[in-house]
This record gives sequence, structure tokens and C-alpha cells, in this order.
Amino acid sequence: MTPLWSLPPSPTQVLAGIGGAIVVYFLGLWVYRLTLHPLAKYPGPFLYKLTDWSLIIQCYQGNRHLHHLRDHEKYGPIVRIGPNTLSFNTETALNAIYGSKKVNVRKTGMYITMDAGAGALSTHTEVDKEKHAYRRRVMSHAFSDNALRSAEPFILDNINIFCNLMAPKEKGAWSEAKDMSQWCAWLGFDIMGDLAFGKRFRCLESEEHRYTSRTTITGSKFIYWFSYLPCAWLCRLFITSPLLSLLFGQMAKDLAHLVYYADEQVRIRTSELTKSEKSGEKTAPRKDSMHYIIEARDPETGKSLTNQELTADSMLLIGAGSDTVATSMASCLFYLLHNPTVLKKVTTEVRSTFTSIADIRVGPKLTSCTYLQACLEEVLRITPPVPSHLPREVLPGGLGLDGEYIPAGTIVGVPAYSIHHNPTYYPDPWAFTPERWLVDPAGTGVTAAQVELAQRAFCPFSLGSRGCIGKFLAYMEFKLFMAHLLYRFDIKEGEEKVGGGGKEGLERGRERSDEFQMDDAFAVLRNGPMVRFRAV
Ligand code: HEM
Repeated sequence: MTPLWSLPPSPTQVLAGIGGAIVVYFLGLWVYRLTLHPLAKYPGPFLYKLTDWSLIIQCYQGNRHLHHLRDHEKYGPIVRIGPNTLSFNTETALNAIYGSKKVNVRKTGMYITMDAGAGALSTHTEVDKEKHAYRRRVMSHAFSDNALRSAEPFILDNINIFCNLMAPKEKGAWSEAKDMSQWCAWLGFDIMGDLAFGKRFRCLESEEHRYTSRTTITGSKFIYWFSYLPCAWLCRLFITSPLLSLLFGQMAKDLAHLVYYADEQVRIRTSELTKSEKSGEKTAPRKDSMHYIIEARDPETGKSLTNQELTADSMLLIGAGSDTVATSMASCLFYLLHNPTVLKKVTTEVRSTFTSIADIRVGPKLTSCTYLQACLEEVLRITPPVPSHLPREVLPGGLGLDGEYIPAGTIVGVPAYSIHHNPTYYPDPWAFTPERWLVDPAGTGVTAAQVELAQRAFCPFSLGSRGCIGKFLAYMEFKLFMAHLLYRFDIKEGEEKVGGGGKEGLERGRERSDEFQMDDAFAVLRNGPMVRFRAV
């Protein structure tokens, strides 16, 4: 008789064997992650310790920032938010991870997927430190003092168009209510068009480019959770293929549209530059951001950036340059409408500083509006437009953080939304209090040490060599926008209610009606406030 073990296994036995091996593998992996893993000692929700899927689901649902905050409130300043990932909630960790060029970390692989549609890495997603330094140098010309000075008239033109569109038809009347999330997104897109591509997209006045303006966020939402998938390294090859659109529907189509659009802008801009070179035009076209990027040559190789790299940077400027500022503008209007005393104070400051609309420009008068500046800091604190954990991988040799030794391969980060609501740095963190940024205004008792501590934990633009290159431009746009609007108009909420706030019955963390709600998509989706304007 043939012994049983020498018979070939049946298909059912093979399948059962494979199934059993998978179960044993995962059980072993989970037991390891819970017990012997170097991060096993750190607290955090049970599921997070086993798998990264909780994080992917949060990215998909847009509530990752809410989870970060809740986890830190429950587990303390260091939380294990994935099998291999730690989240910190201290200013010391913030400055150590992001603040120094020499720190032993780099951006993680998820960034590589973020720009996969373009077929190359952008300045934002380049992981290699040396390559990034070159890309950053190239881009920094577009953000020099000179470049910012030459950008001002274009910003003002767009703000002026925005204000004219907000003005009610009759003198003394209130305008109809307008959704500021939408209108500010269009304004942000038009400003970005002028500054990055030397061209007005006219989202404020026409439908033509509004779809693309929307896709900067919907496309970002898709690529956000997608970049964290365990198989992202494989899927990135098909990111703009019809197959992904078939599988993931409109959001994948939106991303593909964005890539196509960014590429088209590069082709148009490159051909304009080539034409003007060939015709030997004496008066060079204005140097917009893409001009610097297209013309750059590597000092060692003499090579320019590839077409794919140009598309990736073009996508970056479209996304980063338009929507982040728009979120801040909408949030600022939301908080001013919810805080009438602040609204009155900042309006009085603006109207008593400037003598005409033409007077509202970058310069000493705008700088003297310290309460306006404090309102902007407070908006960026309470609604950071990039609210969640920006992942950095610890390199061989490890890293010391807050007295802990963090081994190589661990992913670390500090979520802006959590640290910005940490009462150690921001007492009464849910209150919109511009005064916290000013040393003792009108006897509030705020000390220089408190302001300094608040500044050390402040990170809407992240920090250091990977921090936002557009920070000063963003402040400039934001300040000019608010000063013009408050100078020209009284504002009030629409009868439909302000909109944009939380509500009882929404998910945990979204109950506060006086908190401007964000749907985290790396950048953020949002609604409202609905605002009415009356010309002064
Ligand atoms: C309120 C407005 C803005 C906020 C809150 C913001 C925030 C940020 C943050 C947090 C990062 C780092 C992201 C990371 O580490 O993954 C970043 C990077 C970047 N931002 Fe902004 N940003 C704003 C406006 C702008 C504007 C107006 C531009 C340009 C037109 C811009 C261009 C960039 C670029 C190019 C990077 C990549 C820098 C690098 O990696 O070297 N941003 N921004």
C-alpha cells in the first residue's frame, strides 16, 4: 500500500496549505509586532500596532488629523500610529525632525508615489537629499525677494477682481451669500496661474478652468491614501492608466486630468520661451516660476530638468500654490465671523492704517498691522492647511528624540493639527485668540516667553530645508487679501448660517460648530463660510 505522505496533494490540500501558511505568517508577524518589535514599548491603539490599514482608511476618510489629536490626548506625547511609525507631539521633536538639515532622516517612500503620475519626482517629493538641494536651489529663484516684488501687482489685480465680484449691485445693500471655500479656491488658482505660468486662468470669472481647480484637491485626496498602500510601489506604474480610472472612478480620473493639465502648461510655457529665444525678442517675458525651472541647468552636468521633472514641478506649483492659501483665506473669514470682537479690532486696524485702496500694498504700513498678522498666525494654527503627520524615515545610525533612541527604519513625524492644539503650547487651544501671538497687548498678560514657546511649536509650513518654499509668498497673498477685503467691505454671515463649522451628530471631533472643518487630503477639502458683503 502506498504511504499517504507519498501521494500527490489534492488542490484542496494545496489551497489549505497555502491558507495555513498565510495565517501562520500573519499570526507570527502580529505577535512579533506586539512583543519583540523595537517599537513594542510605545503606547497606541491596538490595531495600529498590527497594521498600517487603519492609517490608510483614515487618509481615505479625511479624518486622519482628528485621529492624531485624539490619540495624543489619550496616549501622550509619543504614540505608535503604525507598526513602524511613531507620532510625536512636542516642539522638541518637531524641531529635531524637521528643523535641521543634518538630521538623520529622509522623506519616506510614500512621497515617491505622490508624483508618480508625472513619471518623475518633484522638488517636494525628491527623497534624495543632494538631488533635492539642487531642485530647491532652482526653485528658490522663483521665490527670491525680487521675484516676490514683481509678483505683487499680479496678486493685487486678482484680489481686486475678487473684491469687485463680491461687491453688491446697489450701494448700501448686502450682497447675496457666497461660499468662500469655492471663491477663495478660484482666487488662489488665478493668482497661481499668474505667478507660476505667467497666465491668467480666470477661474473667478469663467467656468473654463474651475474643474481643474477642483481636481487639485480631489486628485490629492486620491493619491494621498493611495500612496500609503502596501502595493503602491507596483501600482505607481499604472497611476494615470485607464485601468485605475476604471477601478477607482472619478478621483483617479481627476488625478489623471491634473497630470495632463500640468504637462500641458509646461509644453505651452516651453514653446513660448523657445519662440521668444528664436525671435531674439529684446523684452524678455516676465520671469514666472516655470521660467526659472525650465531654464535651469545643472552646474555639473549642464543638463536641464527632464520633461517629466518639469511636469512634476508644474503639478506641485498648481497644487501647493493655489489651494493652501485658499484654505487659510476661507478659514480666516469663518473665524472672524464667529468672533465679532476680533473682527471689529482687525477691521479698525486696517481702516485706520490705510487711506485708500491703492495704499494697501506690501510695505511699512502693512507690516505695522500687527493684529492682522496675529489673526493670520492664529488661523494657520487652528486650521493648518497640511494638518497631518509628514512622514520621515530614520536612517542607519538611528536618531535621539525626546530622550528616546529611535532605531533606523522607523517612520517619525509631528502632526501640525495635534501640536497646534496642544495646551502646553497654546492654552485654551480651541479658542480663536490672536492675542496669544502678541506680547501683552492691552494688558492680556501674554509674556515674551509664552509667545516664543508658541512660535517654537508652530509648523503650518513645516520647518527647515524641506519646509515650504512659498511661505513668504503665502503670507503676502493672505495679508493683502484680508486687508483689501476688510478695508472695502463689512461682512456678515449668510442666512443659510455661516457654514463650514462642525455639528452634533457628525463624527467624533467634528462637533464644534465654531471650528472650521477640514477633510484631510494632504491638502484639505472644506466648505463655507457663506459670507455677505456690504461696500463701506
Ligand atoms: C498657507 C499656505 C501654505 C501652507 C500652509 C503650506 C504648507 C507647506 C508644507 C507643510 C510643506 C511641507 C510638506 C512636506 O513636508 O511634505 C510645504 C512644502 C512646499 N510648499 Fe507650501 N504651503 C503653503 C503655500 C505655498 C505656496 C503659495 C507655494 C508656492 C507657490 C508653496 C510651495 C511649496 C513647495 C514648492 C514645497 C516643497 C518644498 C520642498 O520640499 O523643498 N506652498 N508647504
